[in-house]
Amino acid sequence: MKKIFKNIKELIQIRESDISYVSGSDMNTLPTIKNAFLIVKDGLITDFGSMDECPYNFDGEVVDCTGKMILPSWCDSHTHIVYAGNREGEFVDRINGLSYEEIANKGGGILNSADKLQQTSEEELFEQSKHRLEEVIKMGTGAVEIKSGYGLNKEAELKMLRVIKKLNNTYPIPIKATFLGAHAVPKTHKSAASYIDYLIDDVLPEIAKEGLADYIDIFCEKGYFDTSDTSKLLKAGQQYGLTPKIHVNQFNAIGGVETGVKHKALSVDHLEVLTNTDVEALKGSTTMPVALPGCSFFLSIPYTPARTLIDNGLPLALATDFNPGSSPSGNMNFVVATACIKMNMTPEESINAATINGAYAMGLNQEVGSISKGKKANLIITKFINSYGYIPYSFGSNLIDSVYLNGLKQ
Ligand SMILES: N=CN[C@@H](CCC(=O)O)C(=O)O
Ligand SMILES: [Zn+2]
Repeated sequence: MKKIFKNIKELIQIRESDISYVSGSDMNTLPTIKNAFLIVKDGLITDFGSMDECPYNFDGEVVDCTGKMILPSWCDSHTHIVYAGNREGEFVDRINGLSYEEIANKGGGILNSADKLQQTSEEELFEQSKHRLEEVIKMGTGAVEIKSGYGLNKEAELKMLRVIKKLNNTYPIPIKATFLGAHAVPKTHKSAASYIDYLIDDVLPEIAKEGLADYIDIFCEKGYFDTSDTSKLLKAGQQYGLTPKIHVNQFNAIGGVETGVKHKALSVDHLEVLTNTDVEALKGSTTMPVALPGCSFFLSIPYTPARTLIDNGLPLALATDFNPGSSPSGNMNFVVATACIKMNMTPEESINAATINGAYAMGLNQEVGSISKGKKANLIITKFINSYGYIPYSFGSNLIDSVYLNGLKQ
């Protein structure tokens, strides 16, 4: 399969293939070529450049992009797309004044989703989840991480991870799987410590045997798991080859960022609350901070202080956190816009955070996240727009003309 995209108004996020992520002031640069061409062969980007250098005789399909821009698909490095049912009831409880914490304390929240998921068959869970995956692909997501964590027992956690594996085998989008058994302490266990032991002794070995996960996650937060639970679980996961990617600092800073960095976490996610110690711990590390503005928007909690992170020379990735409780949306376009509107990120910073840095945060930076030779042709073609800044500016509008995965129109 050979294809050429011609007369591209602006080809956005062109990079050398070996750039893993961008940080600090470099995040404010978004390399582009105006009036460009792009060649795809067998699903991969093989060449691109200015129309002045466009091959005259091309033996393959020609896609005319006059007036339209092309950028790499969004890389959503933090989702919980596999879940059963919904939590609109709790949404109304919050409208009526209850907080996320109060709802969780009265048996709602993650435990509510776990009850529903335990009663749902693997086939039904796949059916419900695939519609969400299809929806986010249409909205321009071209690589995604999906977590377990609504099972909270061996059988149900394995069910979730098998559904993630089946989605990966069924759809042309790269999917990374994360084991988040330590999402909350289920009613079946008296303490966080005993549940962590159960996960390590009974669940992890089975996940490793079936090769169901790439990453290990934990909700390191007051009322959920502390830093010693976190250290113990991450260490055990690493022995099975699972790299940590963890939930930290959503409501309280309890030392989870330092713990994550100590265990060489690929990413630390949420960070709505951030201390100087956290910022210092991240400096010089290989850990990507990840902000989830959809969650801040939906729960009316603070936004991750992006300026503090970036102005301290750190990188930042953006993800949706698509889940039934704190962010029931997988729309990366909204995330990119909200990062600009509420977190004072520039369009360049926001697009870098949602593409190349998101790819790094799920270990896919060699495959996706930029327009680079040898990477997958996972692309967004925009409608007619004047500038890429129009994407976050025009929040809520659908500016996507078409999406391509592996060079094929979806
Ligand atoms: N904070 C922990 N986990 C999810 C929310 C889970 C839920 O409420 O169902 C999150 O990332 O926001
Ligand atoms: Zn999450």
